[in-house]
Amino acid sequence: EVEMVKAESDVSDRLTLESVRDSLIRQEDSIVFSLIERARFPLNAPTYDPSYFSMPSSYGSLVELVVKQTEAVQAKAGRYENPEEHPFFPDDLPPSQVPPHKYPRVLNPAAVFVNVNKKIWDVYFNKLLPLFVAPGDDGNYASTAARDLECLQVLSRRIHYGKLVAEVKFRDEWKHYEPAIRAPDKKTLMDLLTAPAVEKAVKKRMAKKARIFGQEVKVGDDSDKNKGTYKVDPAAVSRFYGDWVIPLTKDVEVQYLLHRLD
Ligand SMILES: O=C(O)C(=O)C[C@]1(C(=O)O)C=C[C@@H](O)C=C1
Repeated sequence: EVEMVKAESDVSDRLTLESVRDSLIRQEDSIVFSLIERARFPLNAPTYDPSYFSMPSSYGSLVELVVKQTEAVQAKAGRYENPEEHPFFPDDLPPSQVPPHKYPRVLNPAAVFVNVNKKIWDVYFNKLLPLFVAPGDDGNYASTAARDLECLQVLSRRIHYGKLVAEVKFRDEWKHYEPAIRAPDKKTLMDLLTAPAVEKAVKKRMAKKARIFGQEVKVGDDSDKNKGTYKVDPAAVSRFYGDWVIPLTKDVEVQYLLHRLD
C-alpha cells in the first residue's frame, strides 16, 4: 500500500498562526517568481482586447479564453475540490473526474461562498500590470496570457488563504471574536485581525525577495555593475502588496469570520 505523503495543504493537525504565516511566506516566493516571468513580456495589449480575438464572443479576450479553458481542464483534474483553490470563472465548470481526495475539514462550510476573484482580476489587470510590465507589444500573446493565469492563480491562493488565517485567529481568541461576529461588527473584526508590525515585515520581505530573486546572476563577475536593475521593480512589488494583496486578504478574513458561526 502506498503511504500518502502529507500534502502541503493538509493543515488540520498543525493549524497555528505560525504555520499559516509560514505558508504565506512561502507563497510570496511563488508570487515574486510569477511576476518575474510575466515581466519578461511587455504589456501586449491585444491579449486583453476582445476585438483581437475573434472566437465566439462568450470568451471575450484571449486571456479570458486561456483562463476559462484552463480552469475547465483543471476542474476535471480535481483542482477545485481543494478548499484552497478558487476559480475565476466558477459558472459552468465541469465536475471533477478524479476519485475524491479527503481534504481535512478545517474551515466552516460557509467558506465556499467567499470568493474575491472578481476583485483580484480587476486589480491585477488594472493596477498591477501597468506598474511592473514595460509598455509595448512583442506579439507573444499566448505566452503572455499563460503567465497572467499563473500570476492570478498564485495571488488568488494567497489572498484566499485569509480564510485559514482567520480560522486560526478565531480558534485562538474566540472570546474576542465571537461578540464582534454576532453583532456583526466589521470594524472591530478588522481591528482584531490586524497586526501592523507583521504587515510592515511582509512588505519589507517582498521588496527584498524581488531584489534577490530578480537580480542578474553572473559567474566570475563579483562587481556591482548590475546593482539597481531588477527583473521586477522591488518597490512596485512591495507597494502592490501593501495596497492590494494584504487588504484583500483582510477582506477575505472578515468575510469568512462573519459566517464563522453560521
Ligand atoms: O499574518 C496575519 O496575521 C494575517 O492576518 C495576514 C496579513 C497579511 O495579509 O499579510 C493580514 C493582516 C495582518 O494585519 C497581517 C498580515
